[in-house]
Amino acid sequence: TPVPAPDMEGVAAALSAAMTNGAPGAMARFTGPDGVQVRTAGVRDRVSGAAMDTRARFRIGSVSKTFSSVVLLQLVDEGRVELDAPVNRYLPGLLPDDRITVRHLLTHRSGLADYTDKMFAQTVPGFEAVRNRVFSYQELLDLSLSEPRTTEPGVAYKYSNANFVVVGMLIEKTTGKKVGLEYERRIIKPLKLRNTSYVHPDTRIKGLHARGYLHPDEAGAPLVDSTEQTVSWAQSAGAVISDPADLNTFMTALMRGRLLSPAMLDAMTTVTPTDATNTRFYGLGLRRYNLTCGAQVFGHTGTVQGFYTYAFATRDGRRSLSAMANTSNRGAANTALGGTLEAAFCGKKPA
Ligand SMILES: C[C@@H](NC(=O)[C@@H](C)NC(=O)CCCC[C@H](NC(=O)C[NH3+])C(=O)[O-])C(=O)O
Repeated sequence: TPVPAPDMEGVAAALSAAMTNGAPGAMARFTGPDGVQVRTAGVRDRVSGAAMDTRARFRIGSVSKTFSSVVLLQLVDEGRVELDAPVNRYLPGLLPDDRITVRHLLTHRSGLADYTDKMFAQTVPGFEAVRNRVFSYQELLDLSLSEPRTTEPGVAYKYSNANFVVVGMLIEKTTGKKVGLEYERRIIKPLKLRNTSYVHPDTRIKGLHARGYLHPDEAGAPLVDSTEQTVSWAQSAGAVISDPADLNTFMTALMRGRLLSPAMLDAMTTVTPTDATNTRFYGLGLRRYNLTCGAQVFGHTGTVQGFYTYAFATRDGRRSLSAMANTSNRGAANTALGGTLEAAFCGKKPA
């Protein structure tokens, strides 16, 4: 079936809008039946003035949650974890409610509070307080458990990083291996993602990379270079480093069934609405966006200090888009960057 060609001028306009709204630079990489198309804007380094470069690595934030979800769902496929079992069956006594299941974690319906709301209530002080800290999973979970639950288990979607911290704990308990090794064995090596890594708690982005710039809360205050940090406050919820090509490869391989059984991929892409607009949905560690042209794209977004990311693909894996702007704490830049999805997957608007 013919699909619309990507509107790369529209993609370029979205990158430019991200810059107008405070990003030093932005980039997008589309793969489709007619091959690969890239667009870049601005700089990856404000000091050197080096231009944004689609070969540059960056922090993908919560797109990491899809990596963690794939590993856990492979363990479900292997019969080592049951989706509807209580988390406490695998981690006895960990959670204060036996009704919280593995599936509740992957669908953000556990009710576990998101500790980052308080942690980053003041953006730059919060970031400076943790950028060189190393947390244990238990410390992060304790921060969540020190706050009230946000919903009865299973009742409502309430996004929380704590869910994917517990996913990391489940992966390490079940496999006896660190999360980073499981990403390597199950995703990075098989898909040859040469620019994807999990280096926690190292603070560097090695090789050619973009620097990230954090907007302070105070209007007019200078940008903060937030490139080096442990991301220990997120770990299996947000600490993966990648680049546009690897994210295209990952999302298309996932949609083409190279990582999970057909039944598990169907479970992963079975979604429920996350807002009243009925255009945003969540499955198992995976978002679905319904675009205005009727296209439905699956993937994840990411927000980590200095980097906004979108990484999405069509359900058949024939088309994918990854986009990044090297700023954060500036919602208008994130929304502008999101405009790359409509342009790439819906093509030129009819005149
Ligand atoms: C939303 C996004 N989630 C993620 O990527 C996770 C890893 N990031 C967060 O929870 C945001 C942490 C604060 C960012 C900071 N904001 C503040 O400090 C606000 N005071 C910033 O913008 O850099 C997703 O799932 O798409």
